[in-house]
Amino acid sequence: MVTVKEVRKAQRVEGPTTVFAIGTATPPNCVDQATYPNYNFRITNSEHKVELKEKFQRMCDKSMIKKRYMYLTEEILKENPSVCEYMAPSPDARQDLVVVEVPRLGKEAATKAIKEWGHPNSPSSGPSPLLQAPHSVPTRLFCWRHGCPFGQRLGRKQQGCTCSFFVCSEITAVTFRGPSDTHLDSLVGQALFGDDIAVVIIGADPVPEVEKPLFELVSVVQTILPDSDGAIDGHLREVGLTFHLLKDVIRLILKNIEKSLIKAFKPIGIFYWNSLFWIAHPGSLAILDQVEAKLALKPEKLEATRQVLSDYGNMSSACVLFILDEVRRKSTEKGLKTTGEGLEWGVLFGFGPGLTIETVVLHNVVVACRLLRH
Ligand SMILES: CC(=O)CC(=O)SCCNC(=O)CCNC(=O)[C@H](O)C(C)(C)COP(=O)(O)OP(=O)(O)OC[C@H]1O[C@@H](n2cnc3c(N)ncnc32)[C@H](O)[C@@H]1OP(=O)(O)O
Repeated sequence: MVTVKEVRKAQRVEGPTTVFAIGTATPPNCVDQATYPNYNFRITNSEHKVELKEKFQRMCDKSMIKKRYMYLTEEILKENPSVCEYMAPSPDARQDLVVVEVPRLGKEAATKAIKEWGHPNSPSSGPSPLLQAPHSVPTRLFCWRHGCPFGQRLGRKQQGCTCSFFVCSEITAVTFRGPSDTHLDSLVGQALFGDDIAVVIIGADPVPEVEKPLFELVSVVQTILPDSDGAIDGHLREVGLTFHLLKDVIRLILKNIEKSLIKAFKPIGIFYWNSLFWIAHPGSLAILDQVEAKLALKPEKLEATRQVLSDYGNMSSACVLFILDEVRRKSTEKGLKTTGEGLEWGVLFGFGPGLTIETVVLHNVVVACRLLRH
């Protein structure tokens, strides 16, 4: 007869949760941020709202975003006028769009991740058995409407799993709407968000000669910020997901960021934030600039974050995973000794509805070890 202790032990993995592979995908339709206000007000029949359009132009210009990817093309929007209204019942139209695009993008991102994973279930040529027979996946956990912090939640320790597919899917077909003078924070959202999917394969105790560790996820700290009710809110209604964003978001993050970092890094004795590599959810340019100043970060620390924000916009939960991908790619390109800019420790940081700040402590894998394993 086995003991409870033995059963519990068998349910747990030995090593730290480890990222083995990352795959990303965006819709083909790319939007130029500089001309987006013209396009947005034309397609939503709002060109008569001249002052509002000028305000929206200022928001877009100051966002530092150059381009974003959006599934909603002009053709799709013309076919779905209810989505272009400010507040028209539109759940069926929005859902019909999402169910087409999310699985398509998901498959594209998963295919890339599975190929990199190198597991026997992932032949480098031809579709993976995992994609052909998704019913063979033993357990699925569907998490919905987490907002931006979901990307950081990959750090939560999996129990009894040898491997997990972590999929972050964001599509603005649920939030897109025409402008309103009385809902300016909705307009901020229209200026920032982009569509994307990121798939991360995580596990523990890598199979020697097969699985290639990229980053180890050492610990996760979540801080629920005091007095932050309603600072970032999403409400799912007949009119789609409505978005609420107070100007106070930046102040709340700045007030609490260092506390969150100390909570996360005290156990390993790190208090100098420039000694880490940074994977920071951008939120927006204004947030990045002020976080950088508050923590006296060197400009290169948020370089990858700024690059991803500029090239894709705020992709909500998938943002940090795109940045993780960018950092490991650049580190390899530059021939650095670890996947995290040559450094040993890193931080994956983000925030979202709650208001919560999520801080994941990352540990690097030495590139040489990665290569040796292959
Ligand atoms: C979804 C998740 O879970 C997590 C998330 O990422 S949530 C998103 C987090 N991002 C934010 O909170 C955005 C923070 N704001 C910003 O980045 C910037 O304010 C911005 C890019 C929108 C504009 O840039 P800026 O440097 O602040 O320029 P600024 O001139 O002050 O603002 C431009 C206009 O936007 C308005 N504005 C800015 N933030 C606003 C807000 N939250 N609500 C309403 N209006 C806002 C300003 O009042 C200003 O209007 P006028 O030009 O008419 O005066």
